[in-house]
This record gives sequence, structure tokens and C-alpha cells, in this order.
Amino acid sequence: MGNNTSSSLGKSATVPVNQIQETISDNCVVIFSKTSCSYCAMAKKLFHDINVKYKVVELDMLEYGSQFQDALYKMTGEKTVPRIFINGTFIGGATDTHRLHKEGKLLPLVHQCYLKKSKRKEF
Ligand SMILES: N[C@@H](CCC(=O)N[C@@H](CS)C(=O)NCC(=O)O)C(=O)O
Ligand code: FES
Repeated sequence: MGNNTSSSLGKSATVPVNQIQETISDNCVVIFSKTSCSYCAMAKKLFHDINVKYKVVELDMLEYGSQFQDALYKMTGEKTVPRIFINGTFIGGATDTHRLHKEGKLLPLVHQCYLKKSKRKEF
């Protein structure tokens, strides 16, 4: 597919962006987190409490964590953690996720993803 340069993504961001894309398409719920961050802990606890499995990427444990964080910034418009993706789509940080849950919108997003995966028989 020709060259993959886009005006908003510098070359150094391409590898982490690809890895992020791969992770969010392989897992229904992905939390980009830091081990030291209590907002991140809150987000993990929420998914734990509603019995939803999630994949965590701890950016402070990754050699290229800051490049990942830059890539997430380019993809989501914010550099903060947590950055949470459901069904391949960015849904927000910890506060946004709690709000979605309160509004009853979080589980339907997760279930949509399970359904999609079960149809593909990959689940
Ligand atoms: N309202 C945001 C707050 C997120 C936030 O402020 N995160 C801080 C740490 S608690 C942050 O990411 N700071 C920059 C950094 O750690 O690189 C959310 O709920 O996700
Ligand atoms: S709560 Fe302070 S680092 Fe996230």
C-alpha cells in the first residue's frame, strides 16, 4: 500500500501507532496505564468490578513508553493516562469511563465487541 506517511504522524510515531492499533484490535478492552497512577487503578477496578476482562499496557514499564504516550497523544488528543479503548475505539480517560458506566453505555460497548468476535469465531 504505497507509503504510509501522514502529515500528523512523524516517522518515530509509526511503530508505536501500529502496535497500539494491533493491541486495540486484538482486545475488546485496553487500558494504557501507568503503575503509579491511581486514576488508572480506578479504571482497572471498574472493569474488574463489572467482570470485564481487560488488557493493560503499563507505559512506565515499557522501554518505549514515552513514544507510546506520544502516539496515544496523536491518536486521542491527550497525553494523560489512563487512555481507554473499547472495541477498537477510544472512549476516554478514567472519568469518561466512569461516566459511560453510570449512563449504562459501557457494558453495551463491551458486549458489541464480544458479539463481533464470536461471529468471527475467534472468541
Ligand atoms: N480526567 C483524566 C485525568 C487523567 C490525568 O490527569 N492523568 C495524569 C495522571 S493522574 C497524567 O496522565 N499525567 C501525565 C502523565 O502521567 O504523563 C482521566 O480521568 O483520565
Ligand atoms: S492519579 Fe496521579 S498519576 Fe494518575
